[in-house]
Amino acid sequence: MNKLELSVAVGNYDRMRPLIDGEVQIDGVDPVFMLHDPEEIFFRAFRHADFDITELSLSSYAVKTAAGNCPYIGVPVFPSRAFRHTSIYIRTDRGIEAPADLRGKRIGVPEYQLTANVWARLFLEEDHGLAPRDVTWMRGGYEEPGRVEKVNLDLPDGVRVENIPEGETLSGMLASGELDAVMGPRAPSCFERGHPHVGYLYAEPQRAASDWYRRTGIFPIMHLLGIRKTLVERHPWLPFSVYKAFEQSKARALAKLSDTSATKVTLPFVEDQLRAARQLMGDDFWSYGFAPNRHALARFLQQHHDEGLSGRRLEPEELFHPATLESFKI
Ligand SMILES: O=C(O)c1ccc(O)c(O)c1
Repeated sequence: MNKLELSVAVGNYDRMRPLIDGEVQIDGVDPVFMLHDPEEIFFRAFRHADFDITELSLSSYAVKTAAGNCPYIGVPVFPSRAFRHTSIYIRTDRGIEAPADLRGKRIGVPEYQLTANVWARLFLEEDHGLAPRDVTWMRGGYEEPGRVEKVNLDLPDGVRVENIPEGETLSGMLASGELDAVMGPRAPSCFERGHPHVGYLYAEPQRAASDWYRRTGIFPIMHLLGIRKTLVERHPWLPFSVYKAFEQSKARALAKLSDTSATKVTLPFVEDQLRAARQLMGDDFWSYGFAPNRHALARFLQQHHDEGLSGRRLEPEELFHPATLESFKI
């Protein structure tokens, strides 16, 4: 039997490199890697099902899975995880001293349903009592006008989501003061350029995130991996093969990262960051697999449903192919 030639769309992350470089194989698969940013992968995957194996937004995947129209089935590989306390950028010249001061403000979002925004709304609500109905959500592209919500939403009454004016961008409107804040997975360019009146909501985001982790035990999951359902129907061995290979690839990447005799990433203080992450979160700080992540997924799915993004409350088990919910032991 020839290997299956499959397109694999993922970000160019250290944990993918052993696969991309051919150090790790996917049993039975001859992969054709396509390395792109999340915006491109997710737009093409959710609008056109362009790829055979693909990184997916957890939120968009949950929207479509609850609606029963997702072309992909998940595998518990989590290519992106992030504490999102760095994801809220504010105007610093209008009295926003604490998260609760966002009440009544206009917050820009590239899309309402993005995973980063679901997690950020979760901690704003849980820790500061700020509910989605308490602000006006202004939707549009960070840097390019005309961005649309890529999956269909049916939001509850009272949640105000408006599109920003034609030709405008979130970064432009935050810089000019027409927005009070921007929430999303990327920093707007006005923040990166050091705009004098734009800053983080959380002045010390790492401290806020560590505190949240100590209380919840959750390292937020942003992305999962999906496989085209029609392929899995024909090749039931595929989901576990994919899971195994991505797990092996991450293990190799972590081994390389841990060898700090000459650091593998171009960043000072990596040894200290690694030690701090292990102290806070344990050695398996970026786990793949179902069991260690069930708690985080259940919390996310509850919030997702509470926000009206998933029409029914999904169980974590429903997100993944059954063959990837458990593993053999020797
Ligand atoms: O869909 C997006 O815009 C997008 C961008 C970057 C990310 O890391 C992400 O999770 C989503």
